[in-house]
Amino acid sequence: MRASLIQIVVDEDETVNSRRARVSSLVREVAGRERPDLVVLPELWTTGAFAYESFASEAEPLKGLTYEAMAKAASDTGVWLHAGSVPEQAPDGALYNTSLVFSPEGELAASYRKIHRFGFDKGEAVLMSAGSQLVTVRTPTATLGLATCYDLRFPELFRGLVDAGAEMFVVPAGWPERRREHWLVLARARAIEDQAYVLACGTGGTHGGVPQAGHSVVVDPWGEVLAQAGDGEEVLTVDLDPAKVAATREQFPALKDRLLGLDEPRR
Ligand SMILES: O=C(O)CCC(=O)C(=O)O
Repeated sequence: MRASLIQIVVDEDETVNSRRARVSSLVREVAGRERPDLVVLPELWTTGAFAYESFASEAEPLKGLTYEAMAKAASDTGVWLHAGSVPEQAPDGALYNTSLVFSPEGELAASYRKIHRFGFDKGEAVLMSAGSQLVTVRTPTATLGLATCYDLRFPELFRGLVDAGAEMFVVPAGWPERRREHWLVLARARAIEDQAYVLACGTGGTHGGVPQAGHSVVVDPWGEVLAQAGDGEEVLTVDLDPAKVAATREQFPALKDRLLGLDEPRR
């Protein structure tokens, strides 16, 4: 299985409309050149994860402009597309940070509303509502577990995804440069403790006054970093072996020794 993560530069000197068009072209270009099975985009790449003042003005219904553009990019290229997340305006007016995953036919395979909102008493934490559902996606090669950015700090979410069958965590993000080391360590920690692949795709550039960490990263179920981006716009293409998840869990069966948070111990 081949995955391409597209780390996008999200700066405020580019409009949302032009970025949407540019990213649609990029997905096509990367799919044609790298021949991936799965393409991954970052969190809130239309607005920027820290461009709080744009959340309401650029919010879209689930099936809005970004949905349409990404569904078409997926079906035109025949890839699974994790289109990152959009500011979603729900029918009741609430805003969510919602990830969209499309099948190679351009059908919506899953959507995930970010559960842990970032900002403590401001920003996303007050502007957006929290999701409440764990989401996994079965593809022909692997079961994906969905999480977004700040979720990476909450291992119990990832354990829940493992219990739901996840073998590969896909984590779009807009992580700040200031905490880049946390990003890299937490991505590896989630891979090691859950013996799963982590595909963590962030942004470059600066928006909302917050320089972005970049450094998108792919980690294998043993915790090895398979690829890591730099600061700018970059594509990371990696060949993954989903059978390595079961093999790692078999060879080093730590997940079977879980005692807490289960209805009954595994053994
Ligand atoms: O946890 C962090 O340090 C960053 C999280 C974040 O930027 C986000 O969730 O948008």
